[in-house]
Amino acid sequence: MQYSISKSLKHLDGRVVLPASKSISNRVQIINALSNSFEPIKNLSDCDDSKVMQQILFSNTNTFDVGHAGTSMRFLTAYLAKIVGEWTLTGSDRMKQRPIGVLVDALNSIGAQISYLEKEGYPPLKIFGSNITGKEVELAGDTSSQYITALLLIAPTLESGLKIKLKGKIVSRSYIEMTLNIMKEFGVKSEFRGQEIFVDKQQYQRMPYTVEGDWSGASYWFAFMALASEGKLYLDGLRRHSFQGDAGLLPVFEKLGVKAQFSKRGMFIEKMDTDCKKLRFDFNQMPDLAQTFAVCAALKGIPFHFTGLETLKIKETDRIYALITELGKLGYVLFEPQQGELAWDGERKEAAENIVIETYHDHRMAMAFAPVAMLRADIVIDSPDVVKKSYPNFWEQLKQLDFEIKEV
Ligand SMILES: O=C(O)C1=C[C@@H](OP(=O)(O)O)[C@@H](O)[C@H](O)C1
Ligand SMILES: C=C(OP(=O)(O)O)C(=O)O
Repeated sequence: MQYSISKSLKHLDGRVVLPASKSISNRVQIINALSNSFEPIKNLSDCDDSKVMQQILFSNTNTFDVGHAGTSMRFLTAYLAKIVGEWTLTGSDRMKQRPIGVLVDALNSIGAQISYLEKEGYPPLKIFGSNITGKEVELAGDTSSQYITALLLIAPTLESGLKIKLKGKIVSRSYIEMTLNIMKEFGVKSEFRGQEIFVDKQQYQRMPYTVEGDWSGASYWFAFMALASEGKLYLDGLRRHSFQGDAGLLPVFEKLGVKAQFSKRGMFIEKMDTDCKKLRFDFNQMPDLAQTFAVCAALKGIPFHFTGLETLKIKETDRIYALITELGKLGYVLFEPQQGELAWDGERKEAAENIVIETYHDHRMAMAFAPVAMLRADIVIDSPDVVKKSYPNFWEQLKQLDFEIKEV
């Protein structure tokens, strides 16, 4: 399936109810499972990645398929390692290419029994859940913060708690802090000092929880606004004091011409002028927003140099390759100055005809390219269904804002 997206009037007004954060939803689901809590999770995300977590946690089989959900794969590996039983954990073809060896080694070093069913270092996994007795673990911090979150979530439930020593650069640190903050809300104390995190054995308190709106999903509306002629949108569900590192998008979008003002339950965003000549930004804390900003800056004609993108090659797709290829179709010549970087110095070539943006099973490719519709009437997105991974209502909400979306 493909969608063509267009909008005749280039101003943008209305209200959007943001989806719930999938990162928070999946952490809270694991915490509830670890503490045998049936307290309600309000505003739990209904995206694929959160639904699959729910299905697995409430399933009575022992073979689980997480599909494309990285957090579910990583968090469940640690969770199942300590639940007595014999488990098989697998995922989509892409999931089988996303590394998990660092987490498996860390868990096995503290007494877990996890082995590989196909390729060494990658899903699918065979997990013999048992009592984990180790109290100290060392792992590299430079591949995925999700491994660290997975260990942290089970840490207070282990016999001796856990001391985690991180080696080297720590990527996506904001997500580790999100984990520790959520654990704190559930009554668990921890300490993050330098390269070490300490969690004593403690009990998660059982309590109802309300998940906040998703800042990563909000980024696409900022991009639409940055490319609109004028307008004002109300984004419902965002919290000013958020646990999400992606809330750090505000000052960056201000450079691209979007100003924001908080209200009680969300925020207003408005178009404003910008004289930004070049956008330089380190995405280490907000890796999921690199696509939003690359497309938006290029479409606004603002050259950029992005760093901190080392993890992008092992996400839903190789996002560096995908951005260079798909923005290339629109005539923007992007390049990779070195590993972990992406740049555009303003070079243009003629755009291709009949452009179809491939999405590579990556929800963020579809959503990051949708704002192109503010400038071009001919944008077609392939496999638009991919948005279900984090934002099932995305296309519906665009229709409500007078976008014309046609199946082609
Ligand atoms: O912990 C999380 O919820 C996430 C951590 C990040 O992954 P990495 O730590 O692999 O960069 C992020 O890209 C992903 O979308 C969600
Ligand atoms: C990278 C992402 O998800 P995950 O790693 O959880 O599959 C994402 O949502 O952009």
